[in-house]
Amino acid sequence: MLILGMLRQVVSGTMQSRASSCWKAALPLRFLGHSPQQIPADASFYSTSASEAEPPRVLITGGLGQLGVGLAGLLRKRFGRDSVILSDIRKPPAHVFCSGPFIYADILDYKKLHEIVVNHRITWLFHYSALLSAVGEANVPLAKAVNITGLHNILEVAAKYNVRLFVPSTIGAFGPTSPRNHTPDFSIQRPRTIYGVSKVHAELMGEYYYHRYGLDFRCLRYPGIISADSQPGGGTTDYAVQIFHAAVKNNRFECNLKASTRLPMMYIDDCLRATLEVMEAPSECLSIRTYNISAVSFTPEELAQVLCKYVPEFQITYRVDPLRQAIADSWPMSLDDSTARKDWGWKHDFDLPGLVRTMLSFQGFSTRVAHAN
Ligand SMILES: NC(=O)C1=CN([C@@H]2O[C@H](COP(=O)(O)OP(=O)(O)OC[C@H]3O[C@@H](n4cnc5c(N)ncnc54)[C@H](O)[C@@H]3O)[C@@H](O)[C@H]2O)C=CC1
Ligand SMILES: CC(=O)[C@H](N)C(=O)O
Repeated sequence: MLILGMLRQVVSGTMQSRASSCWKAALPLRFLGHSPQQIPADASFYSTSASEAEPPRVLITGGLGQLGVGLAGLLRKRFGRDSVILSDIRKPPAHVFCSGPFIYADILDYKKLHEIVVNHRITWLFHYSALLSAVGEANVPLAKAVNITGLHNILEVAAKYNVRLFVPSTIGAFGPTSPRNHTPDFSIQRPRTIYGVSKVHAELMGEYYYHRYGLDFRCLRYPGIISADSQPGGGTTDYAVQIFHAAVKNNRFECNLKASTRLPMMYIDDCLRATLEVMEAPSECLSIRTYNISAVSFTPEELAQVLCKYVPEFQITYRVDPLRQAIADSWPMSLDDSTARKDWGWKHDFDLPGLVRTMLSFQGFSTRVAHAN
């Protein structure tokens, strides 16, 4: 009790004197995220976490989607191949299975999640399992189960075993009544998709567990992510990936959003680097627990114009999907990510031309890019 009391004094005093810049202190990191109210009456609720000096032991849920395999690659480079376990409820392709540890893990199986975290001594968890915006609308009961019940299981397990938890949110956590230009971190959030509603719920629940139980919860609102070697899983921004494959395959693309639909987007390398950076940021640098991050913002028409510089024969036509269009029209056109830039130095590397060049330089695209240059 005495130690807890001293910690309360030290932490509360420091919190009051903290300026907006990052605060350095000699206290063990696992105490720093706790404001006085955050230290629970029963501190033994937490098991001892691994020393901050040791590399984390990582679990990625929903790891076989568009983003998980790339994240595993990045984390394995940093922490070692065997420190990062990829998991999903699908069978991994051979090259993924051979690239490092993989296990079957259904996030709806609460007991199994405990077993995995205990048996593998997990200290960091990246919770990527979800049904995205378009597939979520097509199967609302499943989206509720995976995105809400699944999240509850993850929160309980992470809090119980003192695991640092990353949960991605999305531009889809905003809605038609949010400001659409430079949407700030704190704004009206009344999304009209089950995906968006479940992500607002995840943001709020994660922050509640942070304040109530001291869970080290970290969250970024991703824009639409563009990747060359992984396919999107059923979202509204998927066109911005599919357009590249169509361009190289047959020089034309039929877009399911209107030409003028402006949405925030980001190249996958920026997204995954941001994810690692926010997880590595000292707790005291994080003035909030859910950050907007942003890179570029464009319409299908603008993307097609840049593509045409490299693939001059490329043609885009439009056949609007009313469901996806309604979702896109309710989302921000650009995000204000100044807090992330200030708190932990977030900065994107890929602008629109850089993103297009990089996408095209993958596989079969390379000769055309060289030709255009
Ligand atoms: N890709 C993007 O543009 C964006 C993604 N995000 C978020 O990032 C995360 C990862 O996104 P993606 O890789 O694109 O998603 P994805 O849809 O490609 O992959 C999701 C994965 O979750 C798995 N999954 C479904 N039900 C499961 C269950 N019961 N147990 C375990 N796994 C289950 C699926 O098998 C799938 O491999 C998601 O939370 C998503 O909301 C946020 C904003 C943008
Ligand atoms: C922006 C997202 O969250 C995702 N790509 C989607 O379109 O659903």
